[in-house]
Amino acid sequence: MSEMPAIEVKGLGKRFRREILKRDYITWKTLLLNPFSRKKAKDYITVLEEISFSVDHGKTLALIGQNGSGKSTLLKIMAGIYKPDNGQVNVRGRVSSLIELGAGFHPEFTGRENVFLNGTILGLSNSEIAKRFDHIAAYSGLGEYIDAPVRTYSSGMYVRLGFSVAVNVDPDVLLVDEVLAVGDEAFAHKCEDKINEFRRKGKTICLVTHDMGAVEKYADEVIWLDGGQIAARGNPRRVIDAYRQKVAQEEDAIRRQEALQAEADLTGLRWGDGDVVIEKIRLLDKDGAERAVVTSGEPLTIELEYCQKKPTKDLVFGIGLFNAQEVQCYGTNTHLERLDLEDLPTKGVVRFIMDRLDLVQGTYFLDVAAHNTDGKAYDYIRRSQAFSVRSIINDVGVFRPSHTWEVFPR
Ligand SMILES: Nc1ncnc2c1ncn2[C@@H]1O[C@H](COP(=O)(O)OP(=O)(O)OP(=O)(O)O)[C@@H](O)[C@H]1O
Repeated sequence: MSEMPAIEVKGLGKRFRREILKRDYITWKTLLLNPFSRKKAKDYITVLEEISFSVDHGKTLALIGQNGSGKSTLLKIMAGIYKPDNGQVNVRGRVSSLIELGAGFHPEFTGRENVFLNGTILGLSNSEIAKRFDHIAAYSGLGEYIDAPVRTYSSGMYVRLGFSVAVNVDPDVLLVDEVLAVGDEAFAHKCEDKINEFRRKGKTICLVTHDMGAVEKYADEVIWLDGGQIAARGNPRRVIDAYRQKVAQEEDAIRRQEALQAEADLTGLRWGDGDVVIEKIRLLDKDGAERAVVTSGEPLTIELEYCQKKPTKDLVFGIGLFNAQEVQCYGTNTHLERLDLEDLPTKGVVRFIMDRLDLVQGTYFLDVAAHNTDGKAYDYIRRSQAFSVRSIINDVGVFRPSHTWEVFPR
């Protein structure tokens, strides 16, 4: 194998016609008045800009980024499916791609015929394909369906055949787009095994995925694409952290906006005589920073700023947490917990401090209230805040008990 990198991308740019948007506005009249309107430069959207990087032989590169950031387009250019508008791409060796699996299949041909068609597209001679055919068919697990037209296949069968061809043609460079997320569990394991085998054999892999666990597991290097440009490149841990931070910030901003909207929408859901007013509600992380997206298992503080317009000795503060299905996950107040709040300052801060927020991933709403011990509301605010809980564990329910698992032989 040459000393040149397996993949070299220099100054790459790609733009697409903004087709759908434009068509919405085209009528016969506008077409007659301005027949060339569709060719204007503003009808194009730049999807990739000035992308340069290289991947050495035997290395695995992961491309990460939000939806529409250009990852798949970049992979398709590397695979030769799209042509770049600017720059150059060099991929050295036999390239096999797991992109839009089965997209190259002809629906009227049988699985067998499509294996030959696909193998030819991937650069194999007929005799080379014939030699590998039995292995490809067995690996696909399609059994006798290999001789049925692929239009009769389920989508899972399509994917299995496409995968089987792509990984059994002895590629030097494997380009993979989100296949780990497609298909059933057995198929996902097969994909993982194959990627591990390719890594062991020193193949070069470029992986597009939203699965950060897979990125950490496989990638030697990560490129984060943001709006068609390289936002960061390098060590997986560092780039993933920077990416997650940006996503969390954006989600935070959206949540805040939603909370403001919810506040405006729910003014009817605030009641009380106003003797005590809750003036500010904030969710604070372990560093005291305000958050609308919080991490499960980490500390969280709910902070209320109140003002006693009419000082009272009978004052209770309460909170309630609700999930998106309107199920109350938790509720308590200072009276239930026997706190004596008789001599409070006119203006003050109340904090409900959780050492660990053990909620499962999802969207939640916060109710807060100031009332007397008989329940008469001074200020009751329903759904005062919306916030998101993120978790690396996909457990479910409303209650996560503190726990560990143990497994041992009997
Ligand atoms: N054939 C096409 N014609 C027009 N626009 C396209 C075409 N393919 C992709 N785009 C646009 O290019 C942009 C980047 O798309 P791309 O599929 O590369 O993003 P991505 O990062 O892979 O997103 P995702 O994570 O959702 O798969 C998007 O705005 C998309 O709408």
